[in-house]
Amino acid sequence: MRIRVKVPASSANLGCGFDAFGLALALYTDFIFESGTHEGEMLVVRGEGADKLLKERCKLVYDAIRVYEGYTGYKVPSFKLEIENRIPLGRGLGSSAAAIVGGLVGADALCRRAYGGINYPSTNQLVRLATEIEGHPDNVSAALLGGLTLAVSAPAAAAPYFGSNASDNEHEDTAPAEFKNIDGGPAWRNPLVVSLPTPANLTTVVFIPSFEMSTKEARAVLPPSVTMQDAAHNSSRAALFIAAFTAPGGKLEWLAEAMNDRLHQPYRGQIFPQLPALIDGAQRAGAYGAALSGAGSAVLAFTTRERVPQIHEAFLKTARELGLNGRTEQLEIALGGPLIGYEL
Ligand SMILES: Nc1ncnc2c1ncn2[C@@H]1O[C@H](COP(=O)(O)OP(=O)(O)OP(=O)(O)O)[C@@H](O)[C@H]1O
Ligand SMILES: N[C@@H](CCO)C(=O)O
Repeated sequence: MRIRVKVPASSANLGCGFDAFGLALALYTDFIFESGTHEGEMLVVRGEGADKLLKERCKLVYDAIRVYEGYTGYKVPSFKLEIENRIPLGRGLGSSAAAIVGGLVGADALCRRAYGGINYPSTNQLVRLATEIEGHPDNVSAALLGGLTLAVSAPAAAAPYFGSNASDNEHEDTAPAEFKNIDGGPAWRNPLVVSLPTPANLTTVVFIPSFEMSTKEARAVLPPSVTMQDAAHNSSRAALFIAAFTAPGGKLEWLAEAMNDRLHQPYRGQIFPQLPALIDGAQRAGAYGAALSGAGSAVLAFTTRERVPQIHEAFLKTARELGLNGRTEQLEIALGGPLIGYEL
């Protein structure tokens, strides 16, 4: 029995929504779990970053499986893992979130097959576990729920949004300490995740530079505090962003202003100086708005399908002028979370 778990890529922040907004994108990494005992190689990786991932033995996926076991008390049956990796690493397209979600959802599917019954984590509980491992909730929320998501983090004691039932509370602190806060941030728990609507004709074009930006390094350039003016700037833009998507009929023309961020992009521009020109070029070519995707290095533009060719061209022209190597891809918004298939 083979269980194929397809996990979407994701773009976090979307400019103004640092560590809060996430968007699932229809570019999937496949995690194929083959249950039963095996001889020989137990891990096969193909595609993006295969050499690096093999060298690391895909640690993040196995870390997630151990967290699942610690949380649920189930022992995941032995398996062989094949990964068809389509999400480029370190480009701000949620490759690490996909690895975590692939591990958690794969472990869940294997245990459901092996043990049956009904006592398994809910999607909200999986979001919480994935957030514990990733350190912030934005990418994992989008990867698990699909579409456009808003994740609001808060310490557990202050956030009884989910898990008011006893069995949930029992699991309050069961993620092993070594998996907590891997990026050194505060203890973020129990994220409240809200799914937002997206219009049918909205799509994205992504410029993917040939260089990687690790999330750890892109977080290290952020200041420990920001001014009141910058905080006020971003909170009004984040509200405008929600209004752009939820106003009757949509007000996507507000996105350029809504995605204008002062909390992270100006600092990350220090390690990616071509960023403002790429955003500006896409917007001049008719994108509704554009922003650094997650912690970079990709840049994501929202557009209608009709304007896709102009946005591709604008990104590539700006990159050429700035001597930057990279490629563009149109990525549709993925309207669901992981897809699970059983192959006999
Ligand atoms: N399929 C995978 N299996 C195991 N580990 C992975 C996989 N994909 C990515 N990773 C790990 O995640 C790292 C990339 O994480 P990082 O947070 O720096 O970037 P990202 O997740 O691609 O971007 P962002 O978090 O900004 O969206 C890789 O270098 C690798 O260690
Ligand atoms: N919100 C995160 C996304 C990267 O995983 C950041 O910008 O650092």
